[in-house]
Amino acid sequence: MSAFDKLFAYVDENQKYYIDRLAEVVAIPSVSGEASRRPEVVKMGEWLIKELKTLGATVQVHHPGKQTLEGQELDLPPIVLGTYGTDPAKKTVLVYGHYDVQPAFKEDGWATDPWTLVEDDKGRLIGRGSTDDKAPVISWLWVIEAHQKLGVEMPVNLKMCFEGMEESGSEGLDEYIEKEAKGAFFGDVDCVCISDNYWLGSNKPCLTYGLRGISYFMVEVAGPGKDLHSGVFGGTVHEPMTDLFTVMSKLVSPTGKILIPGIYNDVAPVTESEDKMYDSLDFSLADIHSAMESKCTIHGTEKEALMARWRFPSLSLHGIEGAFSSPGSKTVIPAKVIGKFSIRSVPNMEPKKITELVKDFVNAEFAKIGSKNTLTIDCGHAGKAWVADTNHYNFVAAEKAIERVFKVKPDFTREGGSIPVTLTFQEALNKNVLLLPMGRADDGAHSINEKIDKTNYIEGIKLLASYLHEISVAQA
Ligand SMILES: C[C@H](N)C(=O)N[C@@H](Cc1c[nH]cn1)C(=O)O
Ligand SMILES: [Zn+2]
Ligand SMILES: [Zn+2]
Repeated sequence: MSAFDKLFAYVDENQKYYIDRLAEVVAIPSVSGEASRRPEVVKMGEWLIKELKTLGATVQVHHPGKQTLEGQELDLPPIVLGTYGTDPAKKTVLVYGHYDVQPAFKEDGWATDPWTLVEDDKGRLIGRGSTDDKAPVISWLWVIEAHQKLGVEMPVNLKMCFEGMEESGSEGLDEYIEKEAKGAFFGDVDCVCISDNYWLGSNKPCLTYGLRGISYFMVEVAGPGKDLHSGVFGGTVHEPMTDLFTVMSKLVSPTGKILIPGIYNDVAPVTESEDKMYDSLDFSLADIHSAMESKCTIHGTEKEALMARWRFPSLSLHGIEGAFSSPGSKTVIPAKVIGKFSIRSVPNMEPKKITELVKDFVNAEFAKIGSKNTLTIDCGHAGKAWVADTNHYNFVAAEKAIERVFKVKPDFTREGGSIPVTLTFQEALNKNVLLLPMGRADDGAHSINEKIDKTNYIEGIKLLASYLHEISVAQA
């Protein structure tokens, strides 16, 4: 029996164990964006530290400092660094993942409690963080464990970097990597693998070589000293919400065109070969429709839709803090509101320039209103777009691993989302970075009823193990 056969059989036999362990971590509501959940994020980091130590990995913990969130000074969650194997004859693979998750409330429309992993009759494992990014993160541990239980030697030295702030701008991580790039942990890395994105559809695995960047903005409008009765003050005050709506409505057209002058100036032109590449992808608009459970797409063709997601910037309005949003009909004029929106950026766009253009535009639009309220705008966090060289053994090894596990050749995709640290690894370590997704396009990351299919999780563990074996024999 080959090492692959043994590993695959072992993973199949232990499916229930893997699902139970996923349930254990989904039950830790490690939401990085909510101050009250910070102890849970730390608890999740500690869970990983304990598991890594149990597996015999060497663990270093970096505390990146403090942040202010919701008016509170909080410790940033630990960056957990695990090392398993230091054999100079083997390649060293760095894997990254995040153990924080997006917020989730049953009232948002979840069919089940977001923090209780539920397996439905279609084999979907539903719970916040199931696909983004808890199943992929813990799967690296299961790969080590399976090798140990079977007495099969790990084919590479594995370095693991797990953070608890990815969903909130990865505060503290870039600085740490840049400072430690030549140090003992990152200095001997040969290549990097991140499993934190999704297949293009629901059937075919893919390898991902590009991500968009993100610049996240908060625009605050304040005026009255307190919330007011609209019957008493309506018509007599400059209402912060009206000002905010006026400004926010100028940012983007209903068909997705960003209306901020100059924002498209730096977008890298689409090359002829790139344009052709879209024609060969195994993808249909139905994949997007099924992922979003509706047909309200802007574009009429697959190519236009994918280019809009991967290749061009977009601006999304996310919400308004301080606005009345409960059921019922409270007749209030909120005294202060904070609008949240973000721009997904693409190659050649610089966060500094994006921020300048956005601030100038928002301030100019606010000035046109002639309001006596005050407006302030800040960029909360920003990261640049990333594109990798796919002509590298890292991608070749991953392609072979996919063929071994799924018996198909993968699509090569880009992704509309952002993982800012990807570019930092590529530039600071000067190493190839690969994105090797585990979940499907319709997993509902960041949405209600987030899930990972049982097959994606189980085959995903096999995929990560196979990838490390293919790396070990790849021609550098
Ligand atoms: C693709 C990855 N799994 C992800 O969800 N990334 C987030 C990162 C982020 C940035 N600001 C807030 N979250 C994303 O693309 O939204
Ligand atoms: Zn996410
Ligand atoms: Zn993620």
